[in-house]
Amino acid sequence: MGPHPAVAAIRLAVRRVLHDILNDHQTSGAHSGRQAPGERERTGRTAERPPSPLVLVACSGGADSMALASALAFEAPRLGIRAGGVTVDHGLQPGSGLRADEVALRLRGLGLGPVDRVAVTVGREGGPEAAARDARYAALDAAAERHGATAVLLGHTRDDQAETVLLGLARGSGIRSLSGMAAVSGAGGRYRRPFLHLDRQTARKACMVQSLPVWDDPHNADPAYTRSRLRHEGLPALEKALGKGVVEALARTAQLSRDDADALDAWAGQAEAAVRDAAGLLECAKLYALPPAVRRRILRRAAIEAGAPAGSLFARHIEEVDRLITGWRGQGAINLPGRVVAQRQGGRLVIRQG
Ligand SMILES: Nc1ncnc2c1ncn2[C@@H]1O[C@H](COP(=O)(O)OP(=O)(O)OP(=O)(O)O)[C@@H](O)[C@H]1O
Repeated sequence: MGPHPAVAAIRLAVRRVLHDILNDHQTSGAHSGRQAPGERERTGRTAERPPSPLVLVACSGGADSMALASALAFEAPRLGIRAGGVTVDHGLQPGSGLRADEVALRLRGLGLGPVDRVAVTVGREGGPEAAARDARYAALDAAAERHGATAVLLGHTRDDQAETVLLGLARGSGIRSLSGMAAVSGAGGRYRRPFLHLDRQTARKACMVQSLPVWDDPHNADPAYTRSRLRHEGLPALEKALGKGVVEALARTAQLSRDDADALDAWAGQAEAAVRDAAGLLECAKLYALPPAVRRRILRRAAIEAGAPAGSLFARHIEEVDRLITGWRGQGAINLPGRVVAQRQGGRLVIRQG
């Protein structure tokens, strides 16, 4: 008898991603280990085979990432991949250190190794959720570097993706924020999200039938957090009004928006060279002729290049700068975050730090 359907589903999702990782690894190994013709005869050596790649799972001890860890522990040895894990102690709740110890123990119990348990200090910048996320990714990056890991797996599910799309929609900041999380992200495509097409219930069920103990983060149920309210009130209300397929539809929206946003970014990248004069300044008349979606991307990029922090630059800032092009009536300089100033001078748009 085969495994329970939920276990089969999580393993398949992980197997697919491990195949991708293996292909990328072999391609990069083949390039770096390629010998010049005749080299083997001269040196008597063959190219060294790249060592088997190491894949780490980032595990909070929650159902999604425990399911991910179990599937990685099952699949990796069958593909000749080494598999380890990292758990991060954010130090935000009493007893979090003990829990991290326990998670590390469970990961080792699954046969994973190396397993790291890392304590971080969470700052305040951008609010509690963003600060914890920044500290976590810094710790995961450091662990990947320390162990020479090829990839780090994250347990985000289709439900997380749907929530991310809704949060982006509520921010009102364009299709990039509707495109949610990428299946592959980070330096050199380090972060992979095998469960992005899998629902949270399947991950939880897979833990249950494998008798894997899971830890439910009280923050996930705390109505003080926006994401938690969305999870427990917003999405159920939407499902009630629109039907069960809404989560899947939102996740599909993410993929479609990502493709559109990538295409528009590429268009803006090419158009930018054509709207700059010989001195590299942006020409207002040429900007005016571009479609708004392309023009605004160029303006945003110029503001960031001048020193405006991307995270503080909102759609309303770019709209104001855009009015220097499309609604010119002699208005003054526009102040942007990071002490960046945008102003129109003699048919040119000048954006620089003031
Ligand atoms: N403390 C942590 N240590 C290591 N990895 C973490 C930690 N917290 C989150 N992650 C990683 O980030 C992913 C997303 O975390 P998040 O808390 O947003 O989602 P979640 O739905 O609560 O996931 P989970 O059920 O796995 O905790 C997790 O699945 C896991 O891979």
